[in-house]
Amino acid sequence: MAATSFHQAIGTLQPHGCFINSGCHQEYGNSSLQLISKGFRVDIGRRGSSCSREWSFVVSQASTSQASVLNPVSSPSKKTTTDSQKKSSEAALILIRHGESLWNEKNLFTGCVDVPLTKKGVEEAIEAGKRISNIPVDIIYTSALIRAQMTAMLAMTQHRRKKVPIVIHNESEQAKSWSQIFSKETKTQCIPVITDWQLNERMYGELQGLNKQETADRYGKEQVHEWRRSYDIPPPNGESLEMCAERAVAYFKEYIEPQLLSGKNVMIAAHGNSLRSIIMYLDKLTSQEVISLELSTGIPMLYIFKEGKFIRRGSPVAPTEAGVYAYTKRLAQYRQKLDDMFQ
Ligand SMILES: O=C(O)[C@H](O)COP(=O)(O)O
Repeated sequence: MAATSFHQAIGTLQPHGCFINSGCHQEYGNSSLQLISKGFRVDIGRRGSSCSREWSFVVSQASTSQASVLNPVSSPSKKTTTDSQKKSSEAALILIRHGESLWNEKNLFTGCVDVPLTKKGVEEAIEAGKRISNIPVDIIYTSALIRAQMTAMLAMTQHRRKKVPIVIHNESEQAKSWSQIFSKETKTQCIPVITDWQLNERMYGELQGLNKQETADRYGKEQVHEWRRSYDIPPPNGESLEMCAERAVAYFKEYIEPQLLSGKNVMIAAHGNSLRSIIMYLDKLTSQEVISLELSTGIPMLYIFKEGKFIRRGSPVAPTEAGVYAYTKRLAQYRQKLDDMFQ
């Protein structure tokens, strides 16, 4: 499909940077998603200087391998995937660092101390939910800490599929038996939430509860930066990022990767450092590169897992040009289905 007819399909886009709730913005988003959901590929180019930028689009036939992905809305929990389906199946992985916590607000080292969100952190979690509201989620993993669990639950209040996230209780036989759901139909409308300490924030040892600025004044900025961001240097009697990775990445490989391989779409709500260790694994970062990796509170990151590889797709921001770029054919189909279901 030539670019000109694509332009005709959506009219002439406003130059970049001048979008202020421009209808064109939304129209572009939807048109691109429709094209992607029909197997086209939309590559976005920019020309010209900053605000007078023109957008160029190349619309081409996407690779046929996308055509055989499972449709996530009608059968997200399909158990029997054949090897070829597994090979071609694609799954979404969403990572979210918890919203601002009460000790983030006070600039205190938190680590494994179980501190809730601030009002701003609640708002961040809800905003994160809006940004992923069109992306399929079949199973949710959180740490054992309330700030991550609050973030996951608040985010899911914004999801358009309206499934109910249910925290799974397997801590004892009685807990398992007393939390059973006895309706098959109700179960299909639920999303299991698995909580596990292995995804907890790195344990900050003797820094937990100390003020970060006061600690830097006392031990020096460089020393505190080394404790906070280096790979293998632990804080006093605490965990280094490497030690945190030994549990968080091990857990990801053992429990979460098999879910993705079976085509399940996963969301993980965790912490600045437990997620840094997982992203280091996903992006194959070196111990030098990971030093500069910082995660903001409440900003979702999207990866596509396909044929054993993790492809970073940026932070979904609803169907803006950046958001659309994050969409694959399968995600565009899912969003189209949601539009059809909840028009
Ligand atoms: O544990 C904490 O204090 C924060 O979650 C992360 O802190 P950091 O950004 O200093 O690692």
